[in-house]
Amino acid sequence: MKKIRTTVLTGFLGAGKTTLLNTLLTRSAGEKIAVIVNEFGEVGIDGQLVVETEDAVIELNNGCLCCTVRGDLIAAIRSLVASGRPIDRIIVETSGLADPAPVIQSFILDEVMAKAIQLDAIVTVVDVRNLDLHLEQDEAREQIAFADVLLLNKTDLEPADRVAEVETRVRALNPLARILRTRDCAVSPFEILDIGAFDLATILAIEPTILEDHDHEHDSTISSVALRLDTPLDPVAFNRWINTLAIDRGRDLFRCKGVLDMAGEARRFVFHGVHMTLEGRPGKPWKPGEARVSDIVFIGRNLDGDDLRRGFEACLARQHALAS
Ligand SMILES: Nc1nc2c(ncn2[C@@H]2O[C@H](COP(=O)(O)OP(=O)(O)OP(=O)(O)O)[C@@H](O)[C@H]2O)c(=O)[nH]1
Repeated sequence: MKKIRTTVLTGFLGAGKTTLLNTLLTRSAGEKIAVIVNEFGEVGIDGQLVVETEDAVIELNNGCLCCTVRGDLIAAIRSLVASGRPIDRIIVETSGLADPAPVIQSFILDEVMAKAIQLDAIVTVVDVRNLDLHLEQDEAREQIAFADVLLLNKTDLEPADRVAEVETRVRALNPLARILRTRDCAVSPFEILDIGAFDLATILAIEPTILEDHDHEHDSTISSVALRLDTPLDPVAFNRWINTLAIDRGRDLFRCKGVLDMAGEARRFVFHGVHMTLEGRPGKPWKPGEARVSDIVFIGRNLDGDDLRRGFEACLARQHALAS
């Protein structure tokens, strides 16, 4: 049986993994690619942000592939293999908090996966603007150490000498990986896919106990808060609130992202926050008769869920209509 080539995309929260996934899907049109996306929060936003593809997009939410939903990854891949459908490759996007070691372990130790899957490469996206903050987390260091290819991404946000500094720091954590500098993860699929870079011997040199079973524990101060509202938001109020949050709490607020229903808009508003950097743009149009909801997820340190809920609810358009 021909093995299915599989690429694992990793990198800390907000580094650009979904951007890379979309680049690869768009530039590999014609291939049958099964995608597995994993998010730490209970509400998956990434599933809505992956470009339209005819092939399977499997969402594994509410936990990390390295621990709570690790069994789900194995089950998802086993069922893809058992389905017998033609698949040229699988791309797995791990959550930004995933430790890659247990994920790699699953590919090697699970009998079905080992027989059916050829792990091609671990590709790690690095956020050059926020690397210093991210390296405070063990997971970010592990993601860099285990990479076969490292994308130093968001080079547009930092001067060249800072990017060079980041490269030196990253190189110290991983002397062997191929390093590419990118903006919006703009790479050719040839540089990432079918490169045959994964090598168990190298991984064992980094982590001799990788094939032994150990529980992975995340920093317990980091959590996620998912909020949903089913009435439209006031765009000005939302902007004011989210900007204030980013200024006041940006260091601890690793990531927020949302797909929002703004009053009077025919299209979704897709919103991203990575520490203090905020970005929003129109998304897919709402279909006639479709239930319009706003989903937002926060991932960070010492989050106050009640306070976030109150702040989000204060952005409801009807409150502002009443006030004016
Ligand atoms: N300025 C700039 N922004 C970027 C670049 N690459 C990605 N972004 C933005 O960074 C934000 C996060 O990108 P994603 O691709 O969603 O990051 P991610 O790693 O998938 O995020 P999580 O899945 O939440 O961990 C989005 O607002 C992107 O548009 C880049 O090279 N430059």
